[in-house]
Amino acid sequence: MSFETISIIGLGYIGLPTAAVFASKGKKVVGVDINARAVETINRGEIHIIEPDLDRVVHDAVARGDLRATTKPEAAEAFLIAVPTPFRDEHQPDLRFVKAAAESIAPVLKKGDLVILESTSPVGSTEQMAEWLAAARPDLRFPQQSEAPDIFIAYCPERVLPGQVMVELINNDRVIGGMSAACSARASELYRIFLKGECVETNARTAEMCKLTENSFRDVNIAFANELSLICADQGINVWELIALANRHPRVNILQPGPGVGGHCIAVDPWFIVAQNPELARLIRTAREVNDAKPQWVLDQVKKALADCLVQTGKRASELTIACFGLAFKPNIDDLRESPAMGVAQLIAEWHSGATWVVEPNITQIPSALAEHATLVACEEALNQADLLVMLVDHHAFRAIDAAQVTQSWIVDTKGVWR
Ligand SMILES: NC(=O)C1=CN([C@@H]2O[C@H](COP(=O)(O)OP(=O)(O)OC[C@H]3O[C@@H](n4cnc5c(N)ncnc54)[C@H](O)[C@@H]3O)[C@@H](O)[C@H]2O)C=CC1
Ligand SMILES: CC(=O)N[C@@H]1[C@@H](OP(=O)(O)OP(=O)(O)OC[C@H]2O[C@@H](n3ccc(=O)[nH]c3=O)[C@H](O)[C@@H]2O)O[C@H](C(=O)O)[C@@H](O)[C@@H]1O
Repeated sequence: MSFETISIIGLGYIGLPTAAVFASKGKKVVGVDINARAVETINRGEIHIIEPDLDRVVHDAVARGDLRATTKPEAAEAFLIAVPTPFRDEHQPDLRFVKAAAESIAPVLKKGDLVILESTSPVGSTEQMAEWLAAARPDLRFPQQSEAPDIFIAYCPERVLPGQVMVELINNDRVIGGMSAACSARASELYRIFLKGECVETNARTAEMCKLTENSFRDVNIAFANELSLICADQGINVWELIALANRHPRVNILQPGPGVGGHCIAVDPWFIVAQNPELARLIRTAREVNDAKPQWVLDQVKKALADCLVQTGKRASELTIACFGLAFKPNIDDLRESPAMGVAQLIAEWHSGATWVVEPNITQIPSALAEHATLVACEEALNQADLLVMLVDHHAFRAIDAAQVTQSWIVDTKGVWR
């Protein structure tokens, strides 16, 4: 049975590009979001998030009538759920959005439909979602109840890199975790509509764990680099040179240290493993703790540098200006959510009695969290007038700064830009 209409539940950073890509293949796509403003924006052919090339694909799909958005689910042959999966207190996964999304589509489900969970979720979530659906629709048979179900269910995680979503969405291999082999086969059929990468089939629990594993792998490796940066600072060794040298070994590939780990995935997903296996996930938990502790360590380095600056210049702290370079959660984007650079800038601004400046070429307004204690200034102004420079994000614009322009004696460089 072919997929005439595909419904995407949750039109954010993952759902909207996915909806647009299906529509670009001529499928009728109905996007559903509880955010009425996002729905209106999309129906105007515009986008409410920032991702290269997404605007054009959405605009064309809406103009052709292949993509439209609504706040209320409608009948379709396939439903793909891409709603948030944050954690609550104590780093416990919060599946409330998944439950609400599942319950919202339950009334429109019919025999033969496919439901895919794409949200990054703890192991067992797909089975849990199937239970919620079964409770809402006792008239239908679900995979946990029957080998010949009315509804096919799979977990298919997303692994696109923000900033490269439109390319990776199509080219990355995709893990397909059906609740049965027939569910996997049906889900693979759906993704093959646009996928150039391979569909690799497994079961739902393995697919759930696979997604968590990928992001935990990266978190652990970044934690290794961050821990090295602490040790090197203590030993008087340049960590950037050290890593470059160690990476000359054919089987060593160390990642880069920084002010901490941000974004809404790598800093979140490993906790899902820890929450389910607190006694066993010792390395994964420690990696999270190492990365989460980095902003405070950076503040301590700034305090030391400022203390030295006070001694050398004979000035009072209130007379000195600290300039933070970068606020985004990683280079060359404008996304400040869960950004360790923002965290460091806030810590500095709240502690320092003098002026705190921030330089962020990708934004035009100081974020409200910083507005009270810091000022957004141009790069030149900070280079010419600040006393202490703190490099937090290695944007291209910062790497392009001529070394001769950086004359300050007091620099805290978390990204190795001003070695
Ligand atoms: N952003 C990323 O780079 C990646 C995200 N993921 C995962 O994908 C999932 C979605 O993430 P994003 O798209 O970034 O989140 P997002 O916050 O950008 O978008 C989620 C959307 O779902 C909507 N929503 C919430 N509850 C709803 C409901 N009951 N019905 C309909 N819409 C609802 C929200 O209004 C929002 O527009 C998360 O589990 C995330 O961990 C996975 C890989 C990459
Ligand atoms: C395993 C993996 O690479 N996962 C990707 C990741 O996207 P995200 O943009 O969050 O990852 P990222 O580029 O590693 O950045 C995360 C954070 O880690 C920091 N970071 C990254 C690499 C590094 O060497 N050092 C470092 O400090 C970044 O500055 C940022 O603060 O998480 C995404 C997700 O799950 O949302 C996932 O789809 C992406 O493929």
